[in-house]
Amino acid sequence: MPKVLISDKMDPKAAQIFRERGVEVDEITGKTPEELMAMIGDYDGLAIRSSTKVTKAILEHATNLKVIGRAGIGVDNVDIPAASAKGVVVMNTPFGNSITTAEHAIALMFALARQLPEADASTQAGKWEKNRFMGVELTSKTLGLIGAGNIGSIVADRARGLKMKVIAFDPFLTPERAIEMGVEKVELDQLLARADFITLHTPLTEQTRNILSREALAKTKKGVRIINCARGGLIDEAALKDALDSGQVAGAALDVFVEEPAKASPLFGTPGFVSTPHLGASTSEAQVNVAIQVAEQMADFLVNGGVTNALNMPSLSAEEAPRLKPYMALAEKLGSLVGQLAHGALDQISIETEGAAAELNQKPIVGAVLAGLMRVHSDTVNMVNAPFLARERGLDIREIRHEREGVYHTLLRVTVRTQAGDRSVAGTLFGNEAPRLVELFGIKVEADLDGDMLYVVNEDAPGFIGRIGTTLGESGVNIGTFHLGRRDAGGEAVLLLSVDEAVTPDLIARVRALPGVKTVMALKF
Ligand SMILES: NC(=O)c1ccc[n+]([C@@H]2O[C@H](COP(=O)([O-])OP(=O)(O)OC[C@H]3O[C@@H](n4cnc5c(N)ncnc54)[C@H](O)[C@@H]3O)[C@@H](O)[C@H]2O)c1
Ligand SMILES: O=C(O)CC[C@@H](O)C(=O)O
Repeated sequence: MPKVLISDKMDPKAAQIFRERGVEVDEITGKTPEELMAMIGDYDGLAIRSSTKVTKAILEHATNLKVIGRAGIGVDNVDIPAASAKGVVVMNTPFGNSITTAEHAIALMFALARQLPEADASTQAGKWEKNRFMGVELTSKTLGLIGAGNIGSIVADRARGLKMKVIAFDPFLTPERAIEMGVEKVELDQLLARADFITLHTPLTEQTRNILSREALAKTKKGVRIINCARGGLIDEAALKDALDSGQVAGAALDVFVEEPAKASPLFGTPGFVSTPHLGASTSEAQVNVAIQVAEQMADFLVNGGVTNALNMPSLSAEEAPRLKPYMALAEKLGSLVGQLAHGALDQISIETEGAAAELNQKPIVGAVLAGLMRVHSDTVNMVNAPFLARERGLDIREIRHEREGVYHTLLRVTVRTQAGDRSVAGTLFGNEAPRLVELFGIKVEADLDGDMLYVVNEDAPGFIGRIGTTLGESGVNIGTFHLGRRDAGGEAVLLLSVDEAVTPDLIARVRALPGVKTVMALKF
């Protein structure tokens, strides 16, 4: 039974779903990195929110880990390249807390417009400072969105309901989508110059880090109010402090900080500054949503192999998974066969689908071929790290679809380019589910690729089959299946035998000694 560790505080629904789906679960929160390193080796899955930092060092101890599930959106607390290199799938729940976070941004916008936190503190201190707290209306003001994805678009919708004019800077926002959202797409400098309120909704990337830098803040409309419910690091905090002090920025509300937990910040106590401790996603509705979603996704992956919302491998929907499953088995076998048979460095691999196979999602098929191919050299390879490792080794990966049917109603062909030339193998599915090799290096040969096999290339001559049968019999090796193919009568023939035990070097030597044998190899599937 797969085992999952929930290492951050999560709604109890997550544990309940894991158990209902046949996954053992431990909830152990608040551990130090060293404690996590000591225990992570026991788990197949790790479910987190934002507190657990999944570093390369932790992943090095995660000897059984297959999946990390983030109950939330941002995955900047996970070292995704290190997880990918280790073959660990990283999933998030991209929509479960979007409404809640958008509402928090709107709440902070109101808090700034009407100085609600200061007014509350003053009133509760018995001061009744009615004249001190003069606010501004939101109606007719311009809201500048930096980032117009899931959360940004919900904020835009709510702001339009408040009769605000919404402008957006997002390099990936299409003009059509901007029209659909009812926002005006602008460049960053235009946004800075025009916005009365600015709200940030991008991930933290090398492009967005300090997007509100000292220079950018200097370009804002005087008296602008700024909200950040996305990620710490999008705003230069020292420059923001100076801009608040000078009055260039009339108010700033941060839910997220460069350093979290933010227990001390030069911004604290600055007039016009409002803060919350990363509460954007903290509503009971959002936490139930993300807990359910992360547990369902992780359990589906650990129990059925379904992949949803993975950041480092192609998704496989519940509908696609059963159709793709036999193709992925075929793809892995063909990748493995070509990897075992092709000698020397490979610099290119072509994965061709024909007929029914061409209509499917190609990414999982490609991932499975690469996993089969790369696993020949390392048993820690899987569909997650195979494409990564293949690219790291400079393999040029090509995908080709032929929608017309050929001789077979569905066909998958894998061709690798080696120094000795191209080597190609092809397979189909019998009865739409049984993977079957149909072509090997240009020779038609039908075979199931299963267990231990012996591959022999020999001169096609009478008596050879009898001799090899005798040799195996004398070695006490039982033949399971026997598949034969040849290029031309009397030319080169190929023999694929499945045998009941692992092929020994001694058996290989005996077969190699038979007259007419050109090549003999042990294969394993
Ligand atoms: N405070 C919280 O508790 C909380 C909760 C949920 C999400 N978040 C954070 O909110 C952010 C947005 O989440 P989302 O679900 O809307 O993500 P999303 O991926 O749907 O949207 C992000 C948008 O940013 C845009 N973008 C990327 N690079 C950009 C750039 N250089 N300049 C301008 N725009 C750029 C993208 O095109 C995209 O439209 C994420 O960082 C997420 O981690 C925070
Ligand atoms: O889990 C949380 O409380 C924060 C989540 C938020 O930062 C996210 O990116 O989804």
